[in-house]
Amino acid sequence: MSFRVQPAAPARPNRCQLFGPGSRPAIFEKMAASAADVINLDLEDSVAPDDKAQARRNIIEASHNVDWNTKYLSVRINGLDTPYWYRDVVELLEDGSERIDQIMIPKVGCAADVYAVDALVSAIEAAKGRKKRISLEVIIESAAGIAHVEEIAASSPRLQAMSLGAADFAASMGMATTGIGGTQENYYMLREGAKYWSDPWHWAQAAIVAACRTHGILPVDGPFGDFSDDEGFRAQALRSATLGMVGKWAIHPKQVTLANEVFTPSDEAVAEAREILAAMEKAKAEGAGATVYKGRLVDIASIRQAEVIVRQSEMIKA
Ligand SMILES: CC(=O)SCCNC(=O)CCNC(=O)[C@H](O)C(C)(C)COP(=O)(O)OP(=O)(O)OC[C@H]1O[C@@H](n2cnc3c(N)ncnc32)[C@H](O)[C@@H]1OP(=O)(O)O
Ligand SMILES: O=CC(=O)O
Ligand SMILES: [Mg+2]
Repeated sequence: MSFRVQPAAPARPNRCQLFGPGSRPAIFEKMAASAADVINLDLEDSVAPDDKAQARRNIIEASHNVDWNTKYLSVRINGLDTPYWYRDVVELLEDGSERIDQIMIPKVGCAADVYAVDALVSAIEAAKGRKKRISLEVIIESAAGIAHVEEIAASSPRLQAMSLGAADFAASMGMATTGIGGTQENYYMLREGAKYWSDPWHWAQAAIVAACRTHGILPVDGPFGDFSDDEGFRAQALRSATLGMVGKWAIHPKQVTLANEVFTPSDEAVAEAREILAAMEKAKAEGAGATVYKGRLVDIASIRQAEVIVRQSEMIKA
C-alpha cells in the first residue's frame, strides 16, 4: 500500500439505484416501496423540456409527503450546459424537505463542474440553515468525463458515488450503437470463423473503479436499457461486480431484484471468504504467511480480498 492509505467508500448499501421521471409522480410511492437501496428522481433526460418546472415541484412535494423510509434519496438535476440546473438546485434545497440526501450531476466533464454545484449547494445550505449535509453523485457519460475521471473523483468531499452512463457515453464517444449497455453485436473478435463477443464498456468501467477506489467513492454501473432481457442485465451486472462496482441502476422496477441479487455477496461466497480468513489465521499461528486452501495459494493478500466480501455482506445486513 502506498504511504497514502486508500480511503474507504461510504459504508451504505448501493446495490440498486431505481430511476423514475420527476414528471411521473404516480410512480413515486411505488419507487419508495421497492427494494432499491437508492431512489433517483429524475429532472434530466426522462423529463421533457416543457415539464421541467412541474417535475421540480412534484419532487419537492414528494420530498415532504412520500414516506421514503430508509431509501437514500437522490435527485438528478439537469446538466451544467442547460438553463435548468441552477433552478433545480435552488428550488430543491430551498423548498424541498430535509429528506433529500443527494444530488446527482449528469454529464460531468471536469472537476470544476462539481465545484460549481458544491458552491451553490453550500451557499443554500448555509442560507436556509439546512441540517443535513447534501451529498453528491456524478455520472461519467462523455469523452471529457472519462478523460478527467480521476480529477472528478477527487473533486469534492461531498462526492459519494460515480456511475457510468452508457447511453450518453456512447453518443459522446461516437460509438456506432443505439444499445444502452450490454453486448454490442458488432464488437467481436473472430477466430477460425467463430465470433467471440467482447465488452466495449470494460475499459471505462475499469477507469471509473480505479478513480473511485483511489478517492473513496462508490463505483456504480448505470442503465441497461433492454428491460425485457433479464439474462443480459444479469451478465452485465456480474461483470461490473467482478470489476469492483457496488451496484447498478434499474430503469424499470423488474431490474431491482436482479441488481440486488448480483450485488449481495452469496452465502457461498461469504462462507468461502470466512474459510480463507480462518485458514490464514491458522497459517499465521504457525508462523506462515502463505498456505493452501482447496488446492490453491492463499496468502496475506487473500485476507484483504476475503475481507472485501465479508465487509460488503455485513454492511448490507446491518
Ligand atoms: C439513459 C438514462 O438516463 S436512464 C435514467 C432516466 N430514465 C428513467 O428514469 C426512466 C425510468 N423508467 C420509466 O420511466 C418506465 O419504467 C418506462 C417508461 C421504461 C416503462 O414504464 P411503463 O410503460 O409504465 O412500464 P410497465 O407498464 O412495465 O410498468 C409496470 C409497473 O411498474 C410501474 N413502474 C414503471 N416504471 C417504474 C419505475 N421507474 N419505478 C417504479 N415503478 C415503475 C408502473 O407504474 C406499473 O405499475 P402497476 O403494475 O401498478 O400498473
Ligand atoms: O444517463 C445515463 C446514460 O446512460 O446516459
Ligand atoms: Mg445520460
